[in-house]
Amino acid sequence: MNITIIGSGYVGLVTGACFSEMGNEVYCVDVIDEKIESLKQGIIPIYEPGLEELVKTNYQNGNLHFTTNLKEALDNSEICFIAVGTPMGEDGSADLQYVEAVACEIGESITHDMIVVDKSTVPVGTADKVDKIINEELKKRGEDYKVVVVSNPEFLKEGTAVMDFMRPERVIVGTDDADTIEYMKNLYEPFTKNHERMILMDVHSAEMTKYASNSMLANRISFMNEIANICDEVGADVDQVRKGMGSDSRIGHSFLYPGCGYGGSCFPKDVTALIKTATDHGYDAKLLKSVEAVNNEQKYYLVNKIKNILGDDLSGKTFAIWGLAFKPETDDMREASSIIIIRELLNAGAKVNVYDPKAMTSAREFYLKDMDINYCDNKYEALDGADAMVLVTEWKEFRSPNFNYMKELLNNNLIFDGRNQYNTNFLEKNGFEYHAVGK
Ligand SMILES: NC(=O)c1ccc[n+]([C@@H]2O[C@H](COP(=O)([O-])OP(=O)(O)OC[C@H]3O[C@@H](n4cnc5c(N)ncnc54)[C@H](O)[C@@H]3O)[C@@H](O)[C@H]2O)c1
Ligand SMILES: O=c1ccn([C@@H]2O[C@H](COP(=O)(O)OP(=O)(O)O[C@H]3O[C@H](CO)[C@@H](O)[C@H](O)[C@H]3O)[C@@H](O)[C@H]2O)c(=O)[nH]1
Repeated sequence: MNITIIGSGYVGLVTGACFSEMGNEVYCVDVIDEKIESLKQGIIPIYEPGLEELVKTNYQNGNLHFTTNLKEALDNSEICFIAVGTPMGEDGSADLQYVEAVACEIGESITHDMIVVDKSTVPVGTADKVDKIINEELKKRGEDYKVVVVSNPEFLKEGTAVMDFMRPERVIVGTDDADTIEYMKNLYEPFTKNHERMILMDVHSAEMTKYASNSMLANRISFMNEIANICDEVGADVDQVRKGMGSDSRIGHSFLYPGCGYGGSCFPKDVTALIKTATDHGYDAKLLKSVEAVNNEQKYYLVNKIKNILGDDLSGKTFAIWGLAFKPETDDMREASSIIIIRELLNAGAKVNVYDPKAMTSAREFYLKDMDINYCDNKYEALDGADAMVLVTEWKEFRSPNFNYMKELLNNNLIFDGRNQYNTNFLEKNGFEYHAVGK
């Protein structure tokens, strides 16, 4: 099949690479020239395990193309995927300017019938809007091609994006057009083979499923963070509570890990957007507002704990931050808890050393660029002369560090763990003062 993917970010690039891996002819389009040029040279603008190899191989095989010329790509395709960003707008709603601009370009460019698939996360009613924009543009041109707009939200997670796309737990397809359903079934067949993993539904329900899923996951995290905060007060251990709860099959073990708040490019903006959608329709989404409020406060959890122990004035103290990315296995720092934690430590007069295996460049050049911090080459360098280690992202290389060496490097054997990675008894026996979340 011949496919155009519009937007070559986390979702577009992974989608394009995975479809091309299955033998399809794929055209990845982006408006950023430098991005397209570096992709042609095999330079991947993001860190995502397994992606570089997939992109290089399929580009070299000639079935994955990169271009800024949307019209040319569409001329060669019978289907196109919209995978551009839908960031949080000023009023909390999803900003649809990029999606709408793409819809306009599709209407201006196509020269034959087209299936248009919305893969970006968009509010209910967006497919109708995209359909309207495309048809208005076609009308201006005096053309009358058949355009079917499908909702096919993406559920991949950063850090495991390629695996998630290759082996999806479900593929949601929202359309009532019989030919398009057939086409989508064939397209996804290699990824869902032998399993009934494609769920067909109407387009509005498909759009809503994405927001409902992300909000449910965010809800679980905020719920556990609240339980952790109560554990702190009553003297219980949230990790034991979590294991006890998760063993009930109705609850399950996933996404029950408390910590210093959820971040990333999806949960924060998608929960806010669903609250806004509800409000616009006259419904007060009280539960979702609480999910958001708990998360916003949780990002201050570690700093509050540090201040409770060391005092509000942290001048003269140095903290070693382990982990900057919003989760392990990515260089993405969008809405990362580290940003708030570091800012608050600096505001309290502290010095901050940081280390992350992959996010140092994005931190230095963008997310922490205005902050006066010390970038370190490895996790131990960050500890040298520091008063405490603060674990923010649970990268594998932080799980079993050399604790004896850590004691030599740290001024005080103090650990604040925002992801509950270590064993309290072990650390206390080895002379550390250890503070985790909800213990
Ligand atoms: N990142 C994730 O893990 C993830 C997972 C599932 C769904 N989503 C959703 O997918 C969408 C894309 O997210 P992302 O993280 O890949 O975004 P991103 O910011 O990484 O990538 C978007 C890309 O679209 C390009 N673009 C913008 N306008 C364009 C245009 N007119 N033509 C061609 N390219 C254009 C940008 O230059 C950018 O490279 C969002 O709606 C997001 O909510 C993201
Ligand atoms: O038990 C948990 C699980 C996650 N997190 C945090 O939640 C955030 C998001 O993590 P994760 O969901 O693994 O990463 P994302 O890449 O943001 O993926 C989410 O957002 C994507 C974009 O919409 C969806 O496609 C995915 O299905 C959805 O999991 C991170 O800050 C994690 O630290 C926790 O605090 N506790």
